[in-house]
Amino acid sequence: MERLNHKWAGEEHSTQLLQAQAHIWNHIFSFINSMTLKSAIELGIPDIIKKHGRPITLSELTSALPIHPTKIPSVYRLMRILVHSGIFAKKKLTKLDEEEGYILTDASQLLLKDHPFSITPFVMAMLNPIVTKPWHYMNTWFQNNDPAAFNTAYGMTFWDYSTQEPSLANFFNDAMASDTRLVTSVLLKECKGVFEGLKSLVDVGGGTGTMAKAIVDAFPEIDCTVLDLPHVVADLQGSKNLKYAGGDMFEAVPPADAIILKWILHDWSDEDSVKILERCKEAITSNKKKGKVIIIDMNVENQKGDHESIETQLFFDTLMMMMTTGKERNEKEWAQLFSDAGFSDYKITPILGLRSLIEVYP
Ligand SMILES: C[S@@+](CC[C@H](N)C(=O)[O-])C[C@H]1O[C@@H](n2cnc3c(N)ncnc32)[C@H](O)[C@@H]1O
Ligand SMILES: O=c1cc(-c2ccc(O)cc2)oc2c(O)c(O)ccc12
Repeated sequence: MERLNHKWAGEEHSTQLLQAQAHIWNHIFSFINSMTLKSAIELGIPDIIKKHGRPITLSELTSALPIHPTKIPSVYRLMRILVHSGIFAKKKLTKLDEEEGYILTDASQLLLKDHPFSITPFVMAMLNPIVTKPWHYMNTWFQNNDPAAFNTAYGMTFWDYSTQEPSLANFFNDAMASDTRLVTSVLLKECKGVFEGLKSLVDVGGGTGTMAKAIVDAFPEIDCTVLDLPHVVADLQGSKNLKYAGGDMFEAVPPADAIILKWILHDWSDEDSVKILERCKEAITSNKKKGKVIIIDMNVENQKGDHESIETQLFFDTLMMMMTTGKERNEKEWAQLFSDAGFSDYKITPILGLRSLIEVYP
């Protein structure tokens, strides 16, 4: 056997060696956090806990679950890892009681089916096998010239695949809409001023119109248009001050005082993003003071984040690398895009958690 002629060969380094092994093990099995979360949602555990109305014991939980009797002992193990990862918590049934039951955390409140900001459609979309398959093609993609690993896995773009597999389009649009409900509520609460004085707005790549509907409800004086690909908006009904327009943001954007781009530019390369921004600039009808592009996207590497927030931003950047030609950008990269597209100024407000509100002025 080859002798270990290495800095870890000495006894004093055994701890380091074992820690290194444990670190890699943790990386290998990180997907178990995703899969146990998905399983809990599919079993309906968050809603069962909510419906119970007080801490639910293991036996109460197992009897409410749609599972085979042989799997009852496994529920304890599923819940133990989900408590460890902060999805659920445990609480004593009463102050005097020693027995504990499971309760929801702030995170699992967002998994409830009827929560207005339920994140469940996003979880289920991102963990759908159609979306996870490209991860197995990462290195094939590194060694070919496909624009995204999605193309390597399926031989076509995400959007072409969505048109032939409507389930992908449906769960993707539902996932985006669920995120937009949460973001829009924060935006309208914390940054209402952003929309004040505007008479018209176009939500470019606005999907099924979740953000536009909330904006016209809050500001009935604003005429809002949702521009998206023709197949996305084909069957959608507008209202008095909400219109849907099928089109291509690389060709033209309808004229308006302001343009919204939520989770659009992170899908696209710098070259494509500049083209989209140029079309937006051409569309701005209002004078310099009011006219603007309102971007909701991440501003990474702004050094304020804790370890988990930075990791999540890096997850998104890698997701964009695998699914699209885009990326998450730092302030220098944003500034370069704005200048290349002919804008004169911008303001970044880090008000949306891991994302920022970025206002860009012509
Ligand atoms: C990541 S989703 C974001 C949706 C929405 N803005 C949100 O955050 O919920 C990207 C959107 O861009 C739309 N899209 C893609 N290519 C487009 C194009 N060339 N012109 C207009 N919309 C496009 C997609 O259909 C999709 O609705
Ligand atoms: O999973 C996705 C995929 C996209 C996507 C794919 C292909 C395109 O040409 C554009 C976008 O975008 C996503 C996205 O913006 C997001 O925030 C999460 C997931 C995905």
